Amino acid sequence: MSGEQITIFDTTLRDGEQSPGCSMNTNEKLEVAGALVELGVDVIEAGFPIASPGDFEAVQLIAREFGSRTTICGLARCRNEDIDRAWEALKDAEQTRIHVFLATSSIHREHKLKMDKSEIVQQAVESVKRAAGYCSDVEFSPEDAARTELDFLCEVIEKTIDAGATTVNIPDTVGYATPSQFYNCIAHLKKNVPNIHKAVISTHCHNDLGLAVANSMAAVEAGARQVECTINGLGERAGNAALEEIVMTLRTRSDYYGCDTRINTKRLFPTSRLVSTITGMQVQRNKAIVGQNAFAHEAGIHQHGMLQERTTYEIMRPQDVGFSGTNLVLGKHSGRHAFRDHIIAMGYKLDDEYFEQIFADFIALADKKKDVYDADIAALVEKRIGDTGDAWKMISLHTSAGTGSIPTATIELQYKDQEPQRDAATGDGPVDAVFGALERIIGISARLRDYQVRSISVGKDAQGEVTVEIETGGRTYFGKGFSTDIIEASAAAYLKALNKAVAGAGQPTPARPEAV
Ligand SMILES: CC(=O)SCCNC(=O)CCNC(=O)[C@H](O)C(C)(C)COP(=O)(O)OP(=O)(O)OC[C@H]1O[C@@H](n2cnc3c(N)ncnc32)[C@H](O)[C@@H]1OP(=O)(O)O
Ligand SMILES: CC(C)C(=O)C(=O)O
Ligand SMILES: [Mg+2]
Repeated sequence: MSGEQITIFDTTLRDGEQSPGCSMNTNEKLEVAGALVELGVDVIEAGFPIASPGDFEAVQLIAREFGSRTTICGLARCRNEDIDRAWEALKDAEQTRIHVFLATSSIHREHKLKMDKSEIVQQAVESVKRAAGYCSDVEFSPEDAARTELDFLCEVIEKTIDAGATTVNIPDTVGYATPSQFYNCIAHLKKNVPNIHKAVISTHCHNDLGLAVANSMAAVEAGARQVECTINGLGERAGNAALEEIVMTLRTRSDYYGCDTRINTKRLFPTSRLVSTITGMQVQRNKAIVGQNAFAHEAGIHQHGMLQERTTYEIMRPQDVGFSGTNLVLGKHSGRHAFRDHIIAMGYKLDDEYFEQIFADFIALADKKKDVYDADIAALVEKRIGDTGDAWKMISLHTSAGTGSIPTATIELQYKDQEPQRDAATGDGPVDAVFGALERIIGISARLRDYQVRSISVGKDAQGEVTVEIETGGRTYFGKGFSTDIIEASAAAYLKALNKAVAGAGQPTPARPEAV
């Protein structure tokens, strides 16, 4: 770790749980608390004990189980019963913090609390004193601080520090602040609150304008030494500052901030997954640090750069946040460098001519299909390699089928370098019609002994693999075809088998009991 230590105060179990649809039961909270301890957070805000018996129980169990390894905190309004209840839940832990809060902005004073400034100061001071009577670690938050008059904020902070607050948390409760404004607010407190050195300055930023992390980082620059945050940025409305983003910004840019945290960053991704699974809140694919695309590269120019030197397009090592590695995604934006690298890793050695053909097949497939899997690439390679020496090549295929119409297939094939030949056939269905048309052009009549279709990867757009077994002239021939279109795959498989028949490369047909 380099530079000054920033305290990471995790409020996933309190503010995060306030997020609509994210309630957790006691067992789930214990599981998340265990993951947060492994992650190395300094303070876990485990809940708001007065809120419900379930909240009380969860804070108590977390305090008992994890209170010797990290500080467990409980939230309380500036009311005696809240503070007493918070302490009751926390008291079995070795490391405890009571977090009391009271709104200070004029909007909240006038409309919500209906209290004047002096009443706010008096209630805040009395509550901090009561909490300090229980434990030495007391945090005070002037709720909606970012919209509070700076002079009044200074007064409240000074008096609550005198009353025993050891951390003063400056919440941007409604995500209204901007980074430079928030920087100035923290800098103003540092300069104008005479006893500010007796407490740690903290931030608690909400993300209503998407600025929670930026505002938190501006506060750190101005001197804040605790950041309140949540896994995946969960929290009221648009959420809180995302823990993983704060931690990795401090780690990656320690050159700039001169600070770091105690977080075991390799636990970030697993913890994010756990919280997402438990709460049911999906992490968006392009979410910084823990999103599925955070270390994925598809563009050919980027992949080429990455293959030369990872740092061309990555500022963090994926392994450092718990991913297994960089993901060079093969898709329609990929270039030859990445594709060649990938097929070599899959164990294929191709000469330049094959490579160019298979790369063209790959781009055509990627245009049709969202995700291209290794099984798809293997199918492309095998198809091209298997196609060499085939006398008959498919030029075009058209089918029509449906209720109330006769299934018809029109096919154009080319034999070696000769003029393409076209013919059509009808059948019981489009596949049967295709097989009939192929036989008419090639001039071979065969019996279909087996026909199988399977999907070679996942998703509705997966490629299908068709395998056929045909018999002609007392010999058996196999053919395989691949395509996102089952009719095309069937045509390719049947053509492959007929080509083998043309070349006489079959096996004697084994005896097989026929259906009666
Ligand atoms: C910015 C934040 O995240 S604050 C934390 C928000 N979290 C929650 O609200 C947790 C879930 N809340 C609850 O379970 C309930 O709201 C409770 C148990 C806390 C309170 O429930 P109720 O007693 O029914 O009150 P209700 O929620 O309707 O109203 C809040 C009351 O607290 C008062 N209040 C609000 N904040 C504070 C405060 N910091 N200190 C003292 N009183 C406060 C309000 O003025 C109001 O008082 P009133 O009942 O005398 O009018
Ligand atoms: C309780 C306080 C810190 C809070 O959650 C907020 O102001 O957003
Ligand atoms: Mg909050």
